[in-house]
Amino acid sequence: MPSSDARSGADLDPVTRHTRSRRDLEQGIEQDFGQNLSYGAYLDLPTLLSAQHPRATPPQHDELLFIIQHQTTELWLRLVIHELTSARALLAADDHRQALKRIARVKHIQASMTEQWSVLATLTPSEYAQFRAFLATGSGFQSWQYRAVEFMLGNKNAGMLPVFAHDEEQHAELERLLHEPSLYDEVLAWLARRGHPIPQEVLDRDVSQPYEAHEGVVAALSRIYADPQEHWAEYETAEELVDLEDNFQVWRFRHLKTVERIIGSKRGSGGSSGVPFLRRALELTFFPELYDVRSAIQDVTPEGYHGGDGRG
Ligand code: HEM
Ligand SMILES: N[C@@H](CC(=O)c1ccccc1NC=O)C(=O)O
Repeated sequence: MPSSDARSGADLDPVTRHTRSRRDLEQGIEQDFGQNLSYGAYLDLPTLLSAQHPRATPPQHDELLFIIQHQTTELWLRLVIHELTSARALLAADDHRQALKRIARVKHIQASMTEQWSVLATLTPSEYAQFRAFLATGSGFQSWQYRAVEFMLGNKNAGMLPVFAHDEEQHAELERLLHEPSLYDEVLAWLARRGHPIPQEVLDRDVSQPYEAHEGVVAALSRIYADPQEHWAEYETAEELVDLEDNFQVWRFRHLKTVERIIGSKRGSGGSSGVPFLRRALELTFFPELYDVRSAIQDVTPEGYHGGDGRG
Protein backbone atom coordinates (compact mmCIF):
# COMPACT_ATOMS: atom_id res chain seq x y z
CA MET A 1 0.00 0.00 0.00
CA PRO A 2 1.70 3.22 -1.11
CA SER A 3 1.91 6.09 1.33
CA SER A 4 -0.46 8.99 0.77
CA ASP A 5 2.58 11.13 -0.09
CA ALA A 6 3.58 8.75 -2.87
CA ARG A 7 0.01 8.64 -4.20
CA SER A 8 -0.05 12.44 -4.41
CA GLY A 9 3.29 12.40 -6.23
CA ALA A 10 5.01 14.47 -3.57
CA ASP A 11 7.72 11.88 -2.95
CA LEU A 12 8.25 10.60 -6.51
CA ASP A 13 11.56 10.91 -8.31
CA PRO A 14 10.79 13.54 -10.95
CA VAL A 15 12.63 11.58 -13.68
CA THR A 16 11.96 7.88 -12.97
CA ARG A 17 8.56 8.47 -11.29
CA HIS A 18 9.56 5.79 -8.77
CA THR A 19 9.08 6.32 -5.10
CA ARG A 20 12.19 7.86 -3.58
CA SER A 21 13.54 6.41 -0.39
CA ARG A 22 14.49 8.70 2.46
CA ARG A 23 18.13 7.77 1.79
CA ASP A 24 17.88 8.86 -1.87
CA LEU A 25 16.48 12.18 -0.75
CA GLU A 26 19.20 12.70 1.79
CA GLN A 27 21.88 11.85 -0.76
CA GLY A 28 20.45 14.31 -3.27
CA ILE A 29 20.47 17.25 -0.92
CA GLU A 30 23.71 19.05 -0.18
CA GLN A 31 24.35 18.81 3.51
CA ASP A 32 28.01 19.62 3.85
CA PHE A 33 28.18 23.35 3.61
CA GLY A 34 31.63 23.48 5.10
CA GLN A 35 33.21 23.44 1.61
CA ASN A 36 30.54 25.07 -0.53
CA LEU A 37 28.98 28.49 -0.49
CA SER A 38 25.59 28.19 1.17
CA TYR A 39 22.36 30.05 0.44
CA GLY A 40 22.68 32.15 3.57
CA ALA A 41 26.33 32.98 3.02
CA TYR A 42 25.82 33.96 -0.63
CA LEU A 43 22.98 36.31 0.30
CA ASP A 44 24.67 37.45 3.52
CA LEU A 45 21.43 36.75 5.34
CA PRO A 46 23.02 37.10 8.78
CA THR A 47 23.67 40.78 7.98
CA LEU A 48 20.33 41.33 6.25
CA LEU A 49 18.24 39.68 8.95
CA SER A 50 20.03 41.35 11.84
CA ALA A 51 19.48 44.85 10.47
CA GLN A 52 16.02 45.42 11.99
CA HIS A 53 16.22 47.47 15.18
CA PRO A 54 12.85 48.56 16.55
CA ARG A 55 13.24 51.47 18.98
CA ALA A 56 9.92 51.76 20.77
CA THR A 57 9.74 51.03 24.49
CA PRO A 58 7.75 49.10 25.40
CA PRO A 59 8.19 47.15 22.12
CA GLN A 60 5.40 47.68 19.57
CA HIS A 61 4.27 44.78 17.39
CA ASP A 62 3.85 46.96 14.25
CA GLU A 63 7.24 48.64 14.19
CA LEU A 64 8.82 45.68 12.39
CA LEU A 65 6.40 46.18 9.49
CA PHE A 66 7.42 49.85 9.28
CA ILE A 67 11.13 48.99 9.19
CA ILE A 68 10.85 46.17 6.65
CA GLN A 69 8.62 48.25 4.37
CA HIS A 70 11.36 50.88 4.20
CA GLN A 71 14.20 48.40 3.87
CA THR A 72 12.57 46.51 0.98
CA THR A 73 11.91 49.83 -0.78
CA GLU A 74 15.57 50.82 -0.32
CA LEU A 75 16.68 47.46 -1.76
CA TRP A 76 14.53 48.00 -4.84
CA LEU A 77 15.84 51.57 -5.14
CA ARG A 78 19.35 50.15 -5.14
CA LEU A 79 18.47 48.04 -8.17
CA VAL A 80 16.66 50.94 -9.88
CA ILE A 81 19.85 53.05 -9.60
CA HIS A 82 21.88 50.15 -11.01
CA GLU A 83 19.55 49.76 -14.00
CA LEU A 84 19.18 53.49 -14.69
CA THR A 85 22.95 54.01 -14.54
CA SER A 86 23.32 51.35 -17.19
CA ALA A 87 20.40 52.63 -19.29
CA ARG A 88 21.95 56.10 -19.40
CA ALA A 89 25.36 54.74 -20.42
CA LEU A 90 23.82 52.52 -23.12
CA LEU A 91 21.95 55.48 -24.61
CA ALA A 92 25.14 57.54 -24.58
CA ALA A 93 26.69 54.68 -26.59
CA ASP A 94 23.72 54.71 -29.03
CA ASP A 95 22.52 51.28 -27.89
CA HIS A 96 18.87 52.15 -27.35
CA ARG A 97 17.69 48.53 -27.57
CA GLN A 98 19.62 47.45 -24.51
CA ALA A 99 18.71 50.69 -22.76
CA LEU A 100 15.03 49.83 -23.26
CA LYS A 101 15.64 46.42 -21.72
CA ARG A 102 16.96 48.15 -18.59
CA ILE A 103 13.97 50.49 -18.50
CA ALA A 104 11.57 47.55 -18.87
CA ARG A 105 13.03 46.07 -15.67
CA VAL A 106 12.77 49.39 -13.83
CA LYS A 107 9.07 49.55 -14.75
CA HIS A 108 8.46 46.14 -13.15
CA ILE A 109 10.36 47.18 -10.02
CA GLN A 110 8.25 50.32 -9.80
CA ALA A 111 5.08 48.24 -10.08
CA SER A 112 6.29 46.08 -7.21
CA MET A 113 7.21 49.13 -5.08
CA THR A 114 3.79 50.62 -5.69
CA GLU A 115 1.93 47.39 -4.91
CA GLN A 116 3.84 47.22 -1.64
CA TRP A 117 2.00 50.25 -0.21
CA SER A 118 -0.97 47.98 0.47
CA VAL A 119 1.08 46.16 3.13
CA LEU A 120 1.82 49.42 4.98
CA ALA A 121 -1.81 50.50 4.60
CA THR A 122 -2.69 47.77 7.13
CA LEU A 123 -0.99 50.01 9.73
CA THR A 124 -3.74 51.99 11.49
CA PRO A 125 -3.26 55.53 12.85
CA SER A 126 -3.56 54.18 16.40
CA GLU A 127 -0.87 51.55 15.76
CA TYR A 128 1.53 54.07 14.19
CA ALA A 129 0.98 56.52 17.04
CA GLN A 130 2.41 53.89 19.42
CA PHE A 131 5.90 54.24 17.94
CA ARG A 132 5.94 57.43 15.78
CA ALA A 133 7.62 59.54 18.46
CA PHE A 134 10.51 57.08 18.62
CA LEU A 135 11.38 57.88 14.98
CA ALA A 136 12.22 61.44 16.11
CA THR A 137 13.13 63.60 13.08
CA GLY A 138 13.76 60.64 10.77
CA SER A 139 11.93 61.02 7.44
CA GLY A 140 11.88 59.78 3.86
CA PHE A 141 13.37 63.18 3.03
CA GLN A 142 16.65 61.66 4.12
CA SER A 143 16.57 58.73 1.66
CA TRP A 144 19.60 59.44 -0.48
CA GLN A 145 18.79 56.61 -2.88
CA TYR A 146 15.35 58.15 -3.51
CA ARG A 147 17.00 61.52 -4.19
CA ALA A 148 19.52 59.80 -6.47
CA VAL A 149 16.69 58.34 -8.57
CA GLU A 150 14.98 61.75 -8.74
CA PHE A 151 18.26 63.32 -9.94
CA MET A 152 18.91 60.54 -12.46
CA LEU A 153 15.46 60.95 -13.95
CA GLY A 154 15.94 64.73 -14.13
CA ASN A 155 14.36 66.34 -11.07
CA LYS A 156 17.52 68.28 -10.18
CA ASN A 157 17.05 70.13 -6.93
CA ALA A 158 20.33 71.29 -5.34
CA GLY A 159 18.30 72.47 -2.35
CA MET A 160 18.03 68.83 -1.23
CA LEU A 161 21.81 68.40 -0.78
CA PRO A 162 22.19 69.99 2.70
CA VAL A 163 19.98 67.21 4.10
CA PHE A 164 22.92 64.86 3.42
CA ALA A 165 25.68 67.12 4.79
CA HIS A 166 26.20 64.79 7.76
CA ASP A 167 27.33 61.95 5.46
CA GLU A 168 30.27 62.90 3.28
CA GLU A 169 29.98 59.90 0.97
CA GLN A 170 26.26 60.26 0.30
CA HIS A 171 26.62 64.01 -0.17
CA ALA A 172 29.46 63.57 -2.67
CA GLU A 173 27.52 60.92 -4.59
CA LEU A 174 24.45 63.16 -4.91
CA GLU A 175 26.62 66.13 -5.87
CA ARG A 176 28.14 63.97 -8.63
CA LEU A 177 24.69 62.90 -9.89
CA LEU A 178 23.50 66.52 -9.81
CA HIS A 179 26.25 67.43 -12.29
CA GLU A 180 25.72 64.41 -14.55
CA PRO A 181 23.24 64.37 -17.43
CA SER A 182 19.88 62.87 -16.48
CA LEU A 183 18.27 60.05 -18.43
CA TYR A 184 16.23 62.71 -20.24
CA ASP A 185 19.35 64.74 -21.11
CA GLU A 186 20.83 61.55 -22.62
CA VAL A 187 17.66 60.81 -24.59
CA LEU A 188 17.62 64.34 -26.05
CA ALA A 189 21.31 64.05 -27.02
CA TRP A 190 20.57 60.67 -28.62
CA LEU A 191 17.67 62.17 -30.60
CA ALA A 192 19.99 64.94 -31.81
CA ARG A 193 22.57 62.36 -32.94
CA ARG A 194 19.82 60.61 -34.89
CA GLY A 195 19.15 63.81 -36.79
CA HIS A 196 16.27 65.31 -34.83
CA PRO A 197 16.31 69.10 -34.44
CA ILE A 198 16.92 69.38 -30.68
CA PRO A 199 17.92 73.03 -30.02
CA GLN A 200 21.64 73.51 -29.30
CA GLU A 201 20.90 75.49 -26.12
CA VAL A 202 19.08 72.44 -24.74
CA LEU A 203 22.02 70.16 -25.59
CA ASP A 204 24.48 72.63 -24.00
CA ARG A 205 22.41 73.33 -20.90
CA ASP A 206 23.88 73.26 -17.39
CA VAL A 207 22.66 69.81 -16.41
CA SER A 208 22.87 70.58 -12.69
CA GLN A 209 19.95 73.00 -13.08
CA PRO A 210 16.28 71.98 -13.07
CA TYR A 211 15.20 71.14 -16.61
CA GLU A 212 13.03 73.74 -18.34
CA ALA A 213 10.66 72.83 -21.18
CA HIS A 214 11.60 74.16 -24.61
CA GLU A 215 9.26 74.69 -27.57
CA GLY A 216 11.97 73.41 -29.95
CA VAL A 217 11.92 70.01 -28.20
CA VAL A 218 8.12 69.84 -28.51
CA ALA A 219 8.51 70.57 -32.24
CA ALA A 220 11.12 67.79 -32.62
CA LEU A 221 8.93 65.32 -30.75
CA SER A 222 5.89 66.35 -32.81
CA ARG A 223 7.62 65.08 -35.96
CA ILE A 224 8.23 61.74 -34.27
CA TYR A 225 4.68 61.39 -32.98
CA ALA A 226 3.22 62.42 -36.34
CA ASP A 227 4.83 59.39 -37.98
CA PRO A 228 5.58 56.61 -35.49
CA GLN A 229 6.36 54.03 -38.20
CA GLU A 230 9.09 56.24 -39.64
CA HIS A 231 10.66 56.97 -36.23
CA TRP A 232 9.84 53.78 -34.34
CA ALA A 233 12.96 53.62 -32.15
CA GLU A 234 12.53 57.23 -31.01
CA TYR A 235 8.77 56.82 -30.57
CA GLU A 236 9.12 53.64 -28.53
CA THR A 237 11.86 55.14 -26.36
CA ALA A 238 9.76 58.25 -25.71
CA GLU A 239 6.74 56.16 -24.68
CA GLU A 240 8.90 54.08 -22.34
CA LEU A 241 9.91 57.30 -20.59
CA VAL A 242 6.26 58.26 -20.23
CA ASP A 243 5.64 54.86 -18.61
CA LEU A 244 8.53 55.50 -16.19
CA GLU A 245 7.12 58.88 -15.18
CA ASP A 246 3.60 57.53 -14.94
CA ASN A 247 4.78 54.72 -12.63
CA PHE A 248 6.75 57.16 -10.51
CA GLN A 249 3.70 59.36 -10.07
CA VAL A 250 1.54 56.39 -9.09
CA TRP A 251 4.14 55.50 -6.41
CA ARG A 252 4.06 59.12 -5.15
CA PHE A 253 0.25 59.04 -5.13
CA ARG A 254 0.08 55.79 -3.15
CA HIS A 255 2.61 57.21 -0.65
CA LEU A 256 0.41 60.29 -0.28
CA LYS A 257 -2.79 58.28 0.23
CA THR A 258 -1.10 55.92 2.70
CA VAL A 259 0.32 58.87 4.65
CA GLU A 260 -3.10 60.57 4.60
CA ARG A 261 -4.83 57.57 6.15
CA ILE A 262 -2.12 57.08 8.77
CA ILE A 263 -1.27 60.64 9.97
CA GLY A 264 -4.10 62.76 8.47
CA SER A 265 -3.11 66.42 8.50
CA LYS A 266 -0.27 66.15 11.06
CA ARG A 267 3.01 67.81 10.06
CA GLY A 268 5.78 65.53 8.78
CA SER A 269 8.59 64.42 11.04
CA GLY A 270 11.03 65.82 8.45
CA GLY A 271 9.64 69.32 9.00
CA SER A 272 7.31 69.61 6.01
CA SER A 273 3.57 70.36 6.05
CA GLY A 274 3.02 66.61 5.47
CA VAL A 275 0.19 65.70 3.08
CA PRO A 276 0.04 69.17 1.37
CA PHE A 277 3.79 68.91 0.66
CA LEU A 278 3.40 65.42 -0.83
CA ARG A 279 0.43 66.63 -2.90
CA ARG A 280 2.57 69.37 -4.48
CA ALA A 281 5.12 66.76 -5.56
CA LEU A 282 2.43 65.29 -7.84
CA GLU A 283 2.75 68.40 -10.00
CA LEU A 284 6.40 67.65 -10.79
CA THR A 285 7.28 66.27 -14.20
CA PHE A 286 10.56 64.74 -15.35
CA PHE A 287 9.91 64.88 -19.10
CA PRO A 288 7.71 67.96 -19.69
CA GLU A 289 7.79 68.00 -23.49
CA LEU A 290 6.67 64.36 -23.64
CA TYR A 291 3.42 65.59 -22.12
CA ASP A 292 3.31 68.85 -24.12
CA VAL A 293 3.62 66.92 -27.38
CA ARG A 294 0.32 65.19 -26.68
CA SER A 295 -1.63 68.38 -27.16
CA ALA A 296 0.32 69.18 -30.32
CA ILE A 297 -0.74 65.96 -32.09
CA GLN A 298 -3.26 66.58 -34.86
CA ASP A 299 -6.47 64.56 -34.55
CA VAL A 300 -7.09 62.59 -37.73
CA THR A 301 -10.44 63.59 -39.15
CA PRO A 302 -12.60 61.51 -41.50
CA GLU A 303 -12.66 62.67 -45.12
CA GLY A 304 -15.27 65.34 -45.74
CA TYR A 305 -15.43 66.21 -42.05
CA HIS A 306 -15.85 69.93 -41.41
CA GLY A 307 -16.04 69.95 -37.61
CA GLY A 308 -19.31 70.17 -35.67
CA ASP A 309 -21.11 67.81 -33.32
CA GLY A 310 -19.31 64.60 -34.28
CA ARG A 311 -22.15 63.36 -36.53
CA GLY A 312 -20.35 64.54 -39.64
C1 HEM B 1 3.62 55.53 8.14
C2 HEM B 1 4.29 55.61 7.00
C3 HEM B 1 4.78 56.89 6.41
C4 HEM B 1 4.45 58.19 6.73
C5 HEM B 1 3.48 58.69 7.77
C6 HEM B 1 5.23 59.03 5.86
C7 HEM B 1 5.18 60.40 5.85
C8 HEM B 1 5.94 61.22 5.07
C9 HEM B 1 5.91 62.66 5.11
C10 HEM B 1 4.97 63.48 5.97
C11 HEM B 1 6.82 63.11 4.23
C12 HEM B 1 7.18 64.58 3.93
C13 HEM B 1 8.49 64.90 4.59
C14 HEM B 1 8.37 65.06 6.07
O1 HEM B 1 8.04 66.16 6.52
O2 HEM B 1 8.62 64.08 6.79
C15 HEM B 1 7.44 61.96 3.62
C16 HEM B 1 8.42 62.02 2.66
C17 HEM B 1 8.98 60.92 2.08
N1 HEM B 1 8.71 59.62 2.38
FE1 HEM B 1 7.35 58.93 3.67
N2 HEM B 1 5.99 58.25 5.03
C18 HEM B 1 5.75 56.95 5.34
C19 HEM B 1 6.33 55.85 4.75
C20 HEM B 1 7.29 55.90 3.79
C21 HEM B 1 7.90 54.74 3.19
C22 HEM B 1 7.57 53.27 3.51
C23 HEM B 1 8.81 55.19 2.31
C24 HEM B 1 9.69 54.32 1.47
C25 HEM B 1 10.99 54.46 1.47
C26 HEM B 1 8.77 56.63 2.33
C27 HEM B 1 9.55 57.47 1.58
C28 HEM B 1 9.49 58.83 1.57
C29 HEM B 1 10.28 59.67 0.71
C30 HEM B 1 11.28 59.21 -0.33
C31 HEM B 1 9.96 60.99 1.01
C32 HEM B 1 10.51 62.26 0.34
C33 HEM B 1 9.54 62.64 -0.75
C34 HEM B 1 9.94 63.88 -1.51
O3 HEM B 1 10.89 64.57 -1.15
O4 HEM B 1 9.23 64.19 -2.51
N3 HEM B 1 7.82 57.02 3.23
N4 HEM B 1 6.89 60.82 4.14
N1 LIG C 1 7.63 61.34 7.93
C1 LIG C 1 6.97 60.35 8.79
C2 LIG C 1 8.01 59.49 9.46
C3 LIG C 1 8.48 58.52 8.50
O1 LIG C 1 7.75 58.11 7.68
C4 LIG C 1 9.83 57.98 8.60
C5 LIG C 1 10.52 58.07 9.79
C6 LIG C 1 11.77 57.50 9.91
C7 LIG C 1 12.30 56.83 8.84
C8 LIG C 1 11.59 56.76 7.64
C9 LIG C 1 10.34 57.36 7.54
N2 LIG C 1 9.68 57.23 6.35
C10 LIG C 1 9.20 58.02 5.41
O2 LIG C 1 8.97 59.22 5.40
C11 LIG C 1 6.07 61.02 9.79
O3 LIG C 1 5.96 62.25 9.76
O4 LIG C 1 5.45 60.31 10.57
